[in-house]
Amino acid sequence: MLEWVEKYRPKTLKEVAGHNEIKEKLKKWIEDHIKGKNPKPIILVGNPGCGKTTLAHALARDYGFDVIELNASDKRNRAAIRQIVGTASTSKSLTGKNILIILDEVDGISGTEDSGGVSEILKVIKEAKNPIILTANDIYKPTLKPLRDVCEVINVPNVHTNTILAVLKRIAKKENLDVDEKTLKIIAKHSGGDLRAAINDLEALALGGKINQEIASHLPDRDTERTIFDAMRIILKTTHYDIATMALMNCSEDLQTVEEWLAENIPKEYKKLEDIERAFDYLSKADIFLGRVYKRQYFGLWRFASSLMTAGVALAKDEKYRGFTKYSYPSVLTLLTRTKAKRETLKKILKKIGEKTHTSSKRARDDLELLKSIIENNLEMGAELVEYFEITKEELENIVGKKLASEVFKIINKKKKEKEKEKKIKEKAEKKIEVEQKETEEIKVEKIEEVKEEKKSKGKKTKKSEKKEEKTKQLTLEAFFK
Ligand SMILES: Nc1ncnc2c1ncn2[C@@H]1O[C@H](COP(=O)(O)OP(=O)(O)OP(=O)(O)O)[C@@H](O)[C@H]1O
Repeated sequence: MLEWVEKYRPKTLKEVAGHNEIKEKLKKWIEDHIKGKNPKPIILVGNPGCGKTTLAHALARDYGFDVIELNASDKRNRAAIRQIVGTASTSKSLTGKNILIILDEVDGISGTEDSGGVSEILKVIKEAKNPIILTANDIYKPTLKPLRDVCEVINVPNVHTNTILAVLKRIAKKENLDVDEKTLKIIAKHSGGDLRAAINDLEALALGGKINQEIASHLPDRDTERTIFDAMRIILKTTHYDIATMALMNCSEDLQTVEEWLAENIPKEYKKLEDIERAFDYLSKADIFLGRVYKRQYFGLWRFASSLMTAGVALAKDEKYRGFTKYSYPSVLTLLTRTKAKRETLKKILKKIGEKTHTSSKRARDDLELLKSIIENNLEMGAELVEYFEITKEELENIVGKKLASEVFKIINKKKKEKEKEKKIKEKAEKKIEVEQKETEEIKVEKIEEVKEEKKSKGKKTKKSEKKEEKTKQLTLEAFFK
């Protein structure tokens, strides 16, 4: 059984509500392609559920194209994209039809951990001869500029409330729902231009049986927990196996979180004790499978966990509970979120202590208790240890409170200043010695130079007199022979 968003997804451009100008642009673009003009690829940019993917599919259908749709932000898809686009550029589809390539969520590849993603998509765009439509919620991130440069950006606005209302009316009629126009208007307004959300809300409320203005006005905030509320309502309201198993299809939460949500909300929805007992029995079995999935890394068991959690819990009730139930965020998760910062800090401190003492963080816990009591009884020693473990003031505040932490850090800072002062004095003294040493060095050099000079001039003198002596000697010999 299909979800209503799929069941009522427009097949042709004519069925797509609103967006008239965009439809014309798209038609011209694909006709240019057919004529071989090779226009730039198109990026459809808009908020979730405004109809980007629907527009692309409807266009393909209207012009007899087959569609290849891939999620661009999924790294694992990248090789497949290149391969498919590679073949698609040279051949038609197996049915002999032209191919339109849809690359979904291109804005999902802008993360720093996936910096090559954009250039890979650019390569794909360059290679492909088939028309490509990219979709994105936000294309104005700087990392996506190269894509904007090579594509034509078409902004798809949110769907107008009146248009949404018209779609909801049509669906309500086809599903034989007993609902008045005012209630549908509340649902339409609440969706904030997200037609998918509006259809999901209508479907979820219909599962509850009764839809009226009072119930519609209690719809959970769309901006926050969007799909998990839908999933809860579908699982807890339906008594159909296949509807229940589809409930998590568009849900971005992991199974462990869904489990917490169900544990919190089963008693809110189910009234009979036997139903609650059975539902928790299935949930606990799902938990066992889930535990084994993570422990043994055996992902084949995942589907059992998922089915027990969805269909198991759904079929645990004898019959549907009619009426609206206000689901709430799991208290366990609220508590964990509230204490998250504190737990993170504690982890950091234990890691620091463990690194210095070469012990596990379990053992470091005992050391931390000891450190606390030292700080309470001997501030000086406590300060020394805190400095040694390199614990920051904010971290210390978490374990001994603000007052004690600030006293400890007063001591640490005072010591730091003293050390700095000592360091400066030492540096000054060292500089003085250095200068003195340099001066004596210079004097030494000067003296050596003087001595050298003296020796040189003495040497010259003796040489002169020696030469003179030799001359006189030679003269005497000459004179002698004469
Ligand atoms: N203009 C529309 N006319 C009729 N139905 C629409 C329209 N826009 C959206 N819908 C409905 O909402 C559903 C979701 O639309 P679609 O998948 O096209 O949204 P999207 O803009 O691609 O969202 P996302 O960014 O989350 O992928 C469709 O299956 C269809 O049922």
